[in-house]
Amino acid sequence: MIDDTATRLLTELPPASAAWGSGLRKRYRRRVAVDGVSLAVGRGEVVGLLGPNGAGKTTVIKMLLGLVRPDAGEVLLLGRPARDPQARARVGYLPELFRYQPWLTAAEVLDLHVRLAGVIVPDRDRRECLATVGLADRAGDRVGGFSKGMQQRLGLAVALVARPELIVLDEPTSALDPIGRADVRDLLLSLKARQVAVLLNSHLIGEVERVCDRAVILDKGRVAASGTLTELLGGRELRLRLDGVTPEAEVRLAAAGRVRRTGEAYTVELPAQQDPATVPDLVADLVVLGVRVHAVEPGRVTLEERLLDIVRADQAEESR
Ligand SMILES: Nc1ncnc2c1ncn2[C@@H]1O[C@H](COP(=O)(O)OP(=O)(O)OP(=O)(O)O)[C@@H](O)[C@H]1O
Repeated sequence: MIDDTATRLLTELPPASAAWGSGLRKRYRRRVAVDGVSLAVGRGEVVGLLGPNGAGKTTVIKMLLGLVRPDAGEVLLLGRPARDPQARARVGYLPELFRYQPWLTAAEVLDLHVRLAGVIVPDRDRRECLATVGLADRAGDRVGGFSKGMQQRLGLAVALVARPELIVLDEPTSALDPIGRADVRDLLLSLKARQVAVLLNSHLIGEVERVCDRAVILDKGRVAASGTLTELLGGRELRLRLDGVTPEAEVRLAAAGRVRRTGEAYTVELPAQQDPATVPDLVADLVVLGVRVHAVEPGRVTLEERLLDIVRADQAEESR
């Protein structure tokens, strides 16, 4: 009876996060690489991990995957201990530095990883996986003759082939040409549509901005900021080029939001939840007040600007 109740309660629990880490710390000799990081990747969620070189991104990823033992903190991978083979078999991983056996063909590398994962993947699915990463016609070629970008594509195929529930990609596009990067972006969007969770470490911030639901910004081993893109980037901006701005017009601009001015360029920070009439009403009122409106451009703080702000503020604090 008690067993039945326990089983029912367990099956009714919401599914555990795809990856979950709490209070993670790692020190290499005297260097603290990761200092109390907590983060979670929900089922079907795409999370970007950002930060300058040496911030601790790869170390966090390796701790989440059970490849590096944390000095402190806890990790669960698909609700299980990170070293549990049952959890690992359902996770795809593209490491930052990868090198495949040069004497094997692309198809053989894939076969090897399927066998290591202990799963069954039909031949047709393996071929399809190589086609997804643009290597359909190179399946029989030895990896030793592959370019860096082709090896990275093969790494992606290895991460994808066993149809994992979580994919961890550490710099997946560092060796790819612009078309390859766009392909990976499409691939990430199709994974998202299939509810596959993704943890993406990338220095290509535009990539993260386009595909991620949330981002975690690491700096010096700590979480400097995290949240949905709207939470991280705040409201929208309106960039205007104006002349003939009277004091009354300045009051009208300030009523719309905080104003910054450089010569004729005015930037108004609009609230996150704005009325669709805000911008046309503002422009109409400015014209009535005698202002000449040369340009009106909606804008938004980019993730890159936000990241630079955070990292530079931290550097300034440190040099004080
Ligand atoms: N195996 C190791 N032995 C000693 N120090 C290490 C080791 N791995 C990482 N570190 C140190 O830990 C810190 C964080 O490194 P990590 O590779 O996690 O950073 P990262 O954010 O992934 O950097 P990048 O963007 O350059 O890849 C660095 O100071 C690095 O020198």
